[in-house]
This record gives sequence, structure tokens and C-alpha cells, in this order.
Amino acid sequence: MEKINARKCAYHILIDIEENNAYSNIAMNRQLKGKSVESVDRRLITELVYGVLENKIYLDFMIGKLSKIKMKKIDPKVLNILRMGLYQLIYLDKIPSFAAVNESVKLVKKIDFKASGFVNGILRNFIRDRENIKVPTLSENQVMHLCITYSHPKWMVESWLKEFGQDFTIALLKANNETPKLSVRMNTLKTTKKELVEKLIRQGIDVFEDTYVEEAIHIGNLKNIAEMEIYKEGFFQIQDESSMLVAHVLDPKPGEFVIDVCAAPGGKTTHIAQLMKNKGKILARDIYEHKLKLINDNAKRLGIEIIKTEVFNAKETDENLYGQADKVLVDAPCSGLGIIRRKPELKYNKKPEDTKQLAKLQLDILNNASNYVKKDGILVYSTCTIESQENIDVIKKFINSHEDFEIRDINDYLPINFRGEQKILQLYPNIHGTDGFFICKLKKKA
Ligand SMILES: C[S@@+](CC[C@H](N)C(=O)[O-])C[C@H]1O[C@@H](n2cnc3c(N)ncnc32)[C@H](O)[C@@H]1O
Repeated sequence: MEKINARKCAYHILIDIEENNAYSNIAMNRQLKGKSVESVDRRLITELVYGVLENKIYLDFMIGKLSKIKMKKIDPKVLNILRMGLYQLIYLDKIPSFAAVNESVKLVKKIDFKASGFVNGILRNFIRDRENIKVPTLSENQVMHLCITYSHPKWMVESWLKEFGQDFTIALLKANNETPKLSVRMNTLKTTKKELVEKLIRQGIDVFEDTYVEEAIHIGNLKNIAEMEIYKEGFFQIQDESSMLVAHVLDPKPGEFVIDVCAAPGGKTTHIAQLMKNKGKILARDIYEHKLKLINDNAKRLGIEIIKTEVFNAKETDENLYGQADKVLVDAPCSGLGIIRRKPELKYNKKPEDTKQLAKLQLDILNNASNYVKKDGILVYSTCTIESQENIDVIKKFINSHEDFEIRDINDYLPINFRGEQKILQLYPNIHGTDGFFICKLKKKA
């Protein structure tokens, strides 16, 4: 087996994320594809990539204090090696300081030989001077304290302080830097929970059954599960547990016609098909043709035959479908600020103006999708964000212009610990220990 260099792989992944705006999971798969990576290396790569992303603003604050060269003038390649080196020195007790420095210097020599003295100097200065580098305290500068300590951009911290207040914001920032559980959805068309749990354990996977959704299983180690035979044979789908709630709220029945207007990669569409026992019809649309392949591949692997995929821009309307569907799902494109735990790069990729633009797109999509619902039919709107502009505000605007729809109480479709006073569901990582998620169920009046 070819021995890979874990630090070099992590470096390439971080550069891909920074230079190409790639999502962390996609950059990781791209870098590791076709390579046989030992568990110990996979663990270090994951730790370095996610550790640096989660703590980037804090690490850059430290580098800024230690460097005579201005941050903006440091080559991003060298900067990422410095961030990785510093991350090891601050957070990874098992790696001795000399190894963190030496390995960083060795790596930078391969990338930019003349920067090796600079990297060596900064890391050694940090070891000597770390006690003297001070982050502003909460009372000195509330916003900067929170931005640096929890590595979130200024606009995000300011906006959350305004909406939620200080205590909630601190809890949210902390929760966003925690490692979420990895969950899979058992494919009820092919297996039972008991059988799948046994198969996973036999494959050396740690399994935890502390779930709130019946079909969910938490798994706890870092093997590449998508390369396992039981995955390829369609016994399960990788899906976050909170996102599994959406199909339950939609509550599709065998034989119905369901339209999913933003469907790729098909996590929820395939779950809907499962709940329909593979009987009926699902039209799964997305704006990107290449993403439809992901839905088709997932459906085939899971043994689902009722999904028809189609490229369609949900901003446009399709009169052929007016009043046709029993149920319609709008799992809208959103800022994703509820899944920072899984994609910490979102903290740096998103801009404050995104929310406003997205809210407009979301309302357009919801308006169009509502035309496809039959009388007495159901329309579900969901996002993986905690921004009210993209959630409840979209619903309020929709309801104001659609007297023929009403909000239905979704509590009966939720696990007991998520039931509340409100008819809709808004999950927060700091309160529910899940991704931030929004779900609203609307019914078209008869
Ligand atoms: C939140 S994701 C959907 C996730 C999917 N429902 C699942 O569970 O796997 C939003 C999807 O909307 C798609 N999208 C973005 N703009 C769109 C548009 N104007 N029309 C249709 N789909 C769009 C994106 O390509 C993306 O796949």
C-alpha cells in the first residue's frame, strides 16, 4: 500500500477549499479518491482539515500577532501550512511540538522553499511567546472577542447578537465548532434495523442507536463508508438525522404523486420513496443536470423504481403540473448556516447579502411549487439554515399572498423531544444538538 503523506493531503484539501470555494466533504473525497488511506492517516487528515477550518480566524489572529509580514501579503499556500502547524501546536496534544514544527517546515520546503525560514520562525516564536498573545476580552470588545475566540466572521456574530442576544450567540458559536454525529438512514426496502446494525458491527463500524428518528443509526468511525459493500448494495443512505424529519412531515403514502422541486442529491427523495414503499410516482427535479445523476445513482443503489428525474429551474413555473400533486416538497437552496458543524467553510464563503437574495429565490420557488399541489394536498418547505429571513419570513410572505394555503401543526410528525408550542419546527445546534433546520407544513384548502 502506497503510504500517503497526511499533512500534504490535508494541505491540498485546504487549498482546494480556499481557492476553488469547494465544499470540505467534496474536496476531501476528490483528494482521497482512489488512494488507499490507512485509518490513522484519514483521522489526521480529517482533524487537520476540519480543525483548521473551525479555528481559522483564531489561528490567523495568532499568526498576525507573530508575523512581521502583513497577513494579506502572506502567500495563501504558506499561510495554510502555518495554520496547520499552529493547529497542531495548540490543539493536538499527541503531536510533540518539535514534530509539528519540523513537519511544517518539511512541507513548506516542497511547496515554496524560500518560505521555510519564515514558517520555522513563526512556529518557534509561538512556542516561546504563546502566553503573551492576548485575545480582546468580552468586556474590552464583545464582537471581536467572539469572532476570534470562536472563529466566526464579524457580520455573522453581529447579526446573531442582534437577533438572539449574547448568551444564545455564545452557545451557538460553541456548538457550531463541535463535531456532529455521523448518521445513516437504513433502507427499509431492503433491511431491518437489527440486520443493518449487525452488518455494520461485523464490518468494524462503531454503532450507536441513540437516535430520535426510527430509521436513523449513528456511526462513529472514519472508514470511508461509501466504499463499503453494504453501502454499494443499498442497505443504507448517508443522511443527517434532522434532514430525515422532512419526509416524515411530508408523510407520503404508497400510490401518491409527489413532486420534489429541489431534489439533488436525493437524500429526501429516496427517503420519501422508502416511506411510499416504492409504490406511486415521484418527480424529482433540480436545476443542475449533473446532480440528477446523483439522485438516479442513489435510487438505483437503494432499489427504488418510482423516481423520475428532470432538469427544471424551480424559479419557472410548469403549467402542465398545476393541481396534480398530492404532495410537494421545497427543500430550498439556502445559506446553510445550520450546518456549519459539518461544513465549517460556510463561515468564510457566505456573505451578509446572500440571505436577502436567497430569501427572494426561496419565495419564488415556493410560489411556483404551490401551483402543483392538489386541493387538500400538502406543501412542505424546509431549509438547513437558522436565518429567520430564509425561514419564517418566507412563510409569512407566502401565506400573506396565498389565502388558499394554511400552516398545519407538524408536532404529531416529530419525535417527542422536538415537539413544541409552535406549528413549525426550527432546530438549533446549541439547543437540540442537531443541525440547524427549519420545516413548515402547508395545506391547500379544499
Ligand atoms: C438543499 S439542496 C437539496 C437537497 C436535497 N433535497 C436532498 O435532500 O438531498 C437544494 C438543491 O436545490 C438546487 N437548486 C438551486 N437552485 C435551484 C433552482 N432554481 N431550481 C431547482 N433547483 C435548484 C440545488 O442544485 C440543490 O441541489
